[in-house]
Amino acid sequence: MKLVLATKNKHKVEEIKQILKIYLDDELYSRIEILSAGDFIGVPEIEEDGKTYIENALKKAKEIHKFTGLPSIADDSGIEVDFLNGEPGVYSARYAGLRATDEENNRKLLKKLEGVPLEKRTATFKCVIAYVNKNEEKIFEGETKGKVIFEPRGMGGFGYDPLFVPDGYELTYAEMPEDLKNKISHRSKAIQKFAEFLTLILKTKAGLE
Ligand SMILES: O=c1nc[nH]c2c1ncn2[C@H]1C[C@H](O)[C@@H](COP(=O)(O)OP(=O)(O)OP(=O)(O)O)O1
Ligand SMILES: [Mg+2]
Repeated sequence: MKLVLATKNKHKVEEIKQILKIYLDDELYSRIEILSAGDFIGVPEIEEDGKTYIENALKKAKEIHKFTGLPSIADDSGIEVDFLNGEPGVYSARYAGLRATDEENNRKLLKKLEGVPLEKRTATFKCVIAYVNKNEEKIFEGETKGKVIFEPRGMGGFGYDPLFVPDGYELTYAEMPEDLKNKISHRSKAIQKFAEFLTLILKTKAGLE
């Protein structure tokens, strides 16, 4: 079975592959060929104009499924900061502007939280995975709670990783070994549910064409 990851984000591609390896048994994992949108020439630009992660994830998965004809999954995710009433949320990728870098987004978030003490810096990372194949559409969700610290720490990961310390840990997502982030992250929880669904499909049908 081929599966296309409908994302332009190479970090997500790596994480999703690693996480699928955790939750699928070896035999099933070896039966799927994981492709990403970047493996295809002429993939359409997709405007993420939805108001929710679900709308955006479904839009990305549907367009890539339409383009490739293959079962596709998309990830739409973001960080919601309680003190900022859920900002940046679905707008996380373009918080500091349409083509903002991770550093610019992190700087803007820190600025908005200037002077706010640690106990009020609670936040939730959310991830929605949408699966689309033919007439089938499925949504899987995951979230991880934690806090936004005062200065970036760590070199790993991407996005807001250097600012986020998940509850129960001292390290930021960016300081953790990859396999630890991939066990506890919002993305891990959503992909775990997708992996359970995929296991069912792969066990009931011999595979998807
Ligand atoms: O584990 C994570 N660690 C750190 N930051 C993260 C994470 N997960 C999502 N984020 C942030 C990055 C970006 O600011 C936004 C996702 O935006 P989102 O549109 O879903 O992804 P994207 O534009 O990078 O790639 P694409 O839309 O092609 O899948 O949330
Ligand atoms: Mg995006």
